[in-house]
Amino acid sequence: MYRVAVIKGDGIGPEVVDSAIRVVNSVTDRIRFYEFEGGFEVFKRIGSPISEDDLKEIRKMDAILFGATTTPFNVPGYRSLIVTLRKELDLYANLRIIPDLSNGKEIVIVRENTEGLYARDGIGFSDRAIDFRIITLEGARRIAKFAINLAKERNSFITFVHKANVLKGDRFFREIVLEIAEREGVEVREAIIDSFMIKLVKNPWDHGVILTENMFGDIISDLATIHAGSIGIVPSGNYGDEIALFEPIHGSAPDIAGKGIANPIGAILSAAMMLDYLGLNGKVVWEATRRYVRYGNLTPDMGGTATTSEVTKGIISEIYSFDPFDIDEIWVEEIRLGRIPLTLWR
Ligand SMILES: O=C(O)CC[C@H](C(=O)O)[C@@H](O)C(=O)O
Ligand SMILES: [Mn+2]
Repeated sequence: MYRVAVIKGDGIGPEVVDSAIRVVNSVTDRIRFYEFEGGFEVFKRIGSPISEDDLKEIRKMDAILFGATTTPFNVPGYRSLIVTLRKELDLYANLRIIPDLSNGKEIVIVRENTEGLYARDGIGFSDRAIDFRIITLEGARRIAKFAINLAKERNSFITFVHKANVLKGDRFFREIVLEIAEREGVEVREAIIDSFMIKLVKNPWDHGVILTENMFGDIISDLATIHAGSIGIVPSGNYGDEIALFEPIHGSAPDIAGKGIANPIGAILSAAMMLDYLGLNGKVVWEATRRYVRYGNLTPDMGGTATTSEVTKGIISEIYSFDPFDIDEIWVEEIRLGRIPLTLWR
């Protein structure tokens, strides 16, 4: 049995996480979910976006499923819950997969997730404010290795996106990436962030595994979603050496919260990435989602009139429609071992 911490957050977070859990429960009965509270409401009560006790419990889990939280500007002492979790749990690799669900193409972004401009809070004075962009040897090495391993797995190359022509930190980062990639025999192409954005708009699919600093990755990944049809379908995995957190990259969208029209696909595909991380069968969720998107009625952000629940049910019915032998042997093995209730197949 796997134990998964669930932090639904606010806005549309609870709606899309509930959808993701329903889909996961239609694929396996080997996960137990434990809900934790976090975000601005908790901060108002205890002065931190999540309690130390809850963090201690979460560290003991196998994975985390996260929805979305609203982060107010200019509240003294408040720090984004997701940014806090990335730092506290040392989730240093943020893998964002921007899919074209109609043809299986993907833009793959590896965003360093604990350093760069997020390494520490800035400082303010009456006449200026200073932010710090910190790249450490250890931080650069581990994210480079993560991206290089991923490129090897995908038989691909790295596009290292930086601003080394201006930033000392990126010159330091670049040396480390090039040295490790050469040792590992992985090709590195380079792009300067400003001109890369033009390439990303005009020619999105041929960049292999994009590797970049934290803030650049934040910006690149949102722009890349224009090629996915909606930011609402984009999943991500925040990986550390001890645990990983899976979340859609969209925000809390308070303007549509409670209307039942939030796109659940980003959260569902994030849960699929979580299933793969746990050694379960995320591939089936990806395939069922692709099949549904091909003909199904989608939520308004993708031009459809469907509700969150209708899209969720549509994907689940695709999962139930699979012939067990259409899918990879892992699931068939699960059935043979009786670990997936055969009711799935009636
Ligand atoms: O505002 C928040 O709490 C989330 C910010 C967060 C970020 O990485 O800056 C979000 O934009 C993201 O891409 O995960
Ligand atoms: Mn962002």
